[in-house]
Order: sequence, then C-alpha cells, then structure tokens
Amino acid sequence: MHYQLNTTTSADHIQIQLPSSKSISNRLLLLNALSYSPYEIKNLSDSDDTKAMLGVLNSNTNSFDVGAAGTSMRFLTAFLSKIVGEWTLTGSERMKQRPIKTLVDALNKLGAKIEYIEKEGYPPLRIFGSNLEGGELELPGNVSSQYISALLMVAPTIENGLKLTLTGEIISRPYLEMTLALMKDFGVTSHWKGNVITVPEAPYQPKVVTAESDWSAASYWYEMVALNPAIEVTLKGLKKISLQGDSQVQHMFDKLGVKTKFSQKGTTLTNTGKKPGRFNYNFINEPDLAQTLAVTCCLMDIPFHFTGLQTLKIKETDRINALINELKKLGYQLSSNDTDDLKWDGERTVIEQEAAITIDTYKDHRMAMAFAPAAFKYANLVINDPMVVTKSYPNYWEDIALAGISFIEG
Ligand SMILES: O=C(O)C1=C[C@@H](OP(=O)(O)O)[C@@H](O)[C@H](O)C1
Ligand SMILES: C=C(OP(=O)(O)O)C(=O)O
Repeated sequence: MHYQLNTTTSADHIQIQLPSSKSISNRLLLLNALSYSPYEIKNLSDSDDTKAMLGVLNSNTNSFDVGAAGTSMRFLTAFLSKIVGEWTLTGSERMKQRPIKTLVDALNKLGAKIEYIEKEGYPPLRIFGSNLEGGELELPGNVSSQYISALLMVAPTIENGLKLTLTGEIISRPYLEMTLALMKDFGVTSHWKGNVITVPEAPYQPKVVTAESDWSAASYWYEMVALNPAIEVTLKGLKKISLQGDSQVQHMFDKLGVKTKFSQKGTTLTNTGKKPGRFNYNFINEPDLAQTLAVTCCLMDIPFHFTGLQTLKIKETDRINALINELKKLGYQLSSNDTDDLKWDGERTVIEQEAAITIDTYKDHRMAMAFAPAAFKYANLVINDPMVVTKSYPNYWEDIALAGISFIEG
C-alpha cells in the first residue's frame, strides 16, 4: 500500500495535539510494574511500541512478541530475567537483526539465564527468570543506551543494587538521564559520576504520573514550518523543560529559520526566513532527529555534515543507507563513511519536477515522517508502506492533512 501526497491550502495557523512520548511511556509502564502501582499513567502513548509493552505486561502467557519496539525488547529482557518462570521474547524480522548481546551478557553475569533461540547475540530469547544478584558490572556505553536503561530500571529491585561502569563513548546520554529522572520520581535516587552510575537496592514507590508529549514527533512539524513559510503551528502538550533530549530540536531549527515560542496555548513555530550557509551537527545525543534534519537541509539547499551517527545502522533500518538511497531519488547526492557520518556538499542532479517519485520507508516510521513534508516541494510524491508511522505517531497522516498535505491511498 502507498500514499500519493498532494498539497492543498491549509489554514494559516493550525493547532496539533502531539502524540505522547513512547520512550517516556515505556519507562513509566516498567516502573509502574516494578512499583506494583495501582495508578493509571496519564497521557500514555497509543503507539505500537507502547501497545507492545502493555501487551506483555498484561499477558497471561509466557511467550511474547514485541514487534519492532526496541525499548520493549530491551526493557522486558531485563524485567523478565528477574521474574521467576520461563519466558520467550521475540520481535519483527528486523528485531532479530538488532543486537542484544551486551544486555544478555550483563544480565547473565547477575545470575540470569538467557539463551538465544536462533542466532547468537540476537532475539528471539529464552529467559529463565530468577532472583538476580547485583554488584559491579562493566559494559559498553556506545552500542545502545537502551541496554543501560533496562539494567538501571531493574537495579533497585535486585540484591545490592548495581554499580555500572560504562566503557567507550556514551551515546544517547539524554535517554539515560530520562531513565534516572523517572526512577527518582518513583523514589529511587542514583548517582552518576564520570562513567560510573550507582543505583542502590531500594523500594520503588508508586506514583501518579503523566507522560510528556513527544519532542521527536515535534521535529516533523519543525520541518514542515521550515519548508513552508506560509504555515504557523501550535503544538500542544510539549514541555519546555523536558526529560527528552530531542527537545534540542528547537535550537537546531532556530538556526534553520524556525522560531519557537512557548505560551499557555502551547509551543508555536514560526518561519523567520533565516538560512545558514551550512549546517554541521553531532547527533550523538539525539540520533532520532538525524532523518528530519537530513531531509530538511537538502530541501532547503543547505549543505551539511552530520556526525555521531554510529547507532543509525542498527535502528529500524540502516538509516544512513536509507537516507542516501531515498534522497538520491530527489536528486541529492549524499555520502558517508558508512560508520558514523553523513554528508551533503550541495551536489545535485536535476530531476523532473512533475515526475512521480516513490519513497521507500524500510519499515521505519521516521523515514515516512521525515520524507512526507517533501510534498511541499515535490508534486506527486509517493510514500510506500505509510502505516509504519504507527510505531510512534499513529495520527501522523490525519494531522499533516491539517497542514495541507493530503493523501490518496493506492
Ligand atoms: O531509550 C529510549 O527510549 C531510546 C533510546 C535511543 O536508542 P539508542 O540508545 O539505541 O540510541 C533512541 O534512538 C530510541 O528511539 C529510544
Ligand atoms: C530507534 C527507535 O526506536 P527503538 O530503538 O526503540 O525501536 C526510534 O523510534 O527511532
């Protein structure tokens, strides 16, 4: 299935209720379970990834499929390791290619027994849950922060807590800060000094909590305002002082000509017409924003060099290659060292404006969401497999119709 996109005139000013953050929602669900909370989480995400987490936590069986949800796979591996019983945990075909050995090795060192059902180092997993024993652990901080978040959240509930020493460069650091801040909301204080994080053995205390709206989802709105000066958008539900590292998007887009104003009404984005000669950025802390910025910069004709992209190859797809392939269809010639960077020097081949261009989305919600705003510049843009957006933003297509990007299903 695909969507053929067309632009129509929209109201000058639109208001959007953004989806809730799946990162915060999935942490809160785990912390609710670990604290035996009787309270419901307010503003819980309705994304596939959160439904996957809820499905497992509410299930009566011992065999679970989390689909494409990285956080659910990693957080539940740690959680199930300490619940006495035998569990199997699997996911989508892509999930079976996303590494999990770092986390499994760490949990096995704490006394868990986790086996690989198919390929060594990858899901699906067979988990024999038991009482874990804490202590000191060393693990790489440069593969996925989700392994570390998973260990941190279970740490207070295991004997002696945990002292984690992270080796290598720490990637996605704001997600670790988010984890520790939410743990603190549930009554457990940890210490982070240098590359060592210490979590005491301590009881979690149940709490009434509300998930923030999603700053990563907001990035597509910044992109739309950057590409179409005629629209002004007010986003509802975002917090200015946020647990989400992706709130940095406001500062990135400030350089790309989108001004952010916080008020009682919400977060209002306005195009200022500012345009830099070049945009260089290290995405080590905000990997999920790379696709939004790559498409925006190309379409604004701003050469760029992005670094800190080493985790992009093990996400929903190899995002570095996916961006190179799909932006090429729009005429932009990008290059990469195929490890951690992405570059565009302004090289472009002219393409027929009226020709239909079909963008493949590689089972990656962020490919669909980052490319759809290109409809403002390219007539007849087609997005393949558009429903991938439900991984984080189920209402995406209905929402962007309000900004004047409508779709015909084909
Ligand atoms: O902890 C989280 O909620 C997330 C951490 C990041 O992953 P990595 O730590 O694997 O970079 C991010 O890309 C993902 O979308 C969500
Ligand atoms: C990388 C992502 O998700 P996850 O790793 O949780 O599947 C994402 O949402 O961009």
